[in-house]
Amino acid sequence: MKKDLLMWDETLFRDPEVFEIDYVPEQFNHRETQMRELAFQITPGLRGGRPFNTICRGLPGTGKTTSVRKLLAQVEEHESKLVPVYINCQIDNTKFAIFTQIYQKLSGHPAPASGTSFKQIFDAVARILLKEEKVLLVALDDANYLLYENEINKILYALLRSHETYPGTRIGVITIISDMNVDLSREVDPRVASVFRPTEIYFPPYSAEEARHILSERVMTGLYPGALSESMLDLVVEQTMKSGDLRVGLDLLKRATLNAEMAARRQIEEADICQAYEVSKYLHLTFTLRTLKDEEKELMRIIARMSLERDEKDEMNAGGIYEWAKGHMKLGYTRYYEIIKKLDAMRLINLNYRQGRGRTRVISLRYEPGRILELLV
Ligand SMILES: Nc1ncnc2c1ncn2[C@@H]1O[C@H](COP(=O)(O)OP(=O)(O)OP(=O)(O)O)[C@@H](O)[C@H]1O
Repeated sequence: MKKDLLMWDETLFRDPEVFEIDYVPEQFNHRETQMRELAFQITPGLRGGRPFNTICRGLPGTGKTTSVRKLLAQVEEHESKLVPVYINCQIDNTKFAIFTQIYQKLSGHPAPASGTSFKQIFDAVARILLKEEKVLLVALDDANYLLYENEINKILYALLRSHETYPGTRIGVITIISDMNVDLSREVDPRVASVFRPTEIYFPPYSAEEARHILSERVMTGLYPGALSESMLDLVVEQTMKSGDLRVGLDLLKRATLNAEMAARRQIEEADICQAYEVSKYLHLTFTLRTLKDEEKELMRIIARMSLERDEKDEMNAGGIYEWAKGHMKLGYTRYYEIIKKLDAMRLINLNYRQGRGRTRVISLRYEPGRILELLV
């Protein structure tokens, strides 16, 4: 009898949800200090005052989003004047988009589709806050994107100085930053800095022991007993620690399990994990490339092609790349340099200075150019 390709008689997954990127785990260890600090920051908001402003900072996959999401969920459950709003700044990165989200949360219905000005949305938000005596807590996840887009000052100004336009409104902000090159409190302009004055909460990378503990908890809930041996878990942890990003470990577990299932095995083997790692290690690259605008993708493509075509010992300098790029796309130097700085901040390229005759800016890729081109198709 022909076997249905999509029908598995037996699966190794007890609960596949557990390995999905948006899964919020019930068990959340090794972040107790940060959770306590976050709770302290918002306490004034629960009592009707303005929450303290906060920056959560740490490398990717160190639990910042999950901590803030858990805190916001608790605020939702707690009867208080505080209304939490979560914003993903990779998607909503303009003042208008952010206030539209806030309006939707406060009013419970979508903002008018078109023809509405920022002032009208801001008015509507302030009216609800004042009428219902609510305090707003806005969590800006991946706030570094607001900086790349030059929007951060406008947004923080509107949020944090709202009381000047609409006396009585109270808004506190939690910003989440995964770019360690960005020092947000120094990047904002003085008019914003005087009202921002954030407390920084640092999320250090997990140690191998902590990562092992977290991943083993997921394995216990997500896989059937015996699917992953202790030594194979050690291998997953070792691969995860290369980037320190827990997301890589979770993706690796999911893929390795599927590899074992495909081979109709009841236990995950070393080959399943190594094969899975060849995909999981590009997780950051895949995600980040997807967030680029067309023009930025085009420049990334040009740099990758140039890197493949050059003689290995030749370095790529920023001026040379610009000359090359000009032949392939319409791009002024100022915009070109803005994109280069963004690609560097997003850890797709390295931008370094070499002292010589004058200062030369040298560019190198953080990933193999061939893989970048494949993913950009
Ligand atoms: N202490 C923990 N316990 C259980 N799971 C965790 C823990 N820390 C992180 N995770 C898991 O790791 C993944 C990445 O975590 P999270 O998105 O919170 O990281 P992040 O620091 O916000 O990353 P980024 O800066 O890239 O957005 C999520 O799936 C999350 O559930």
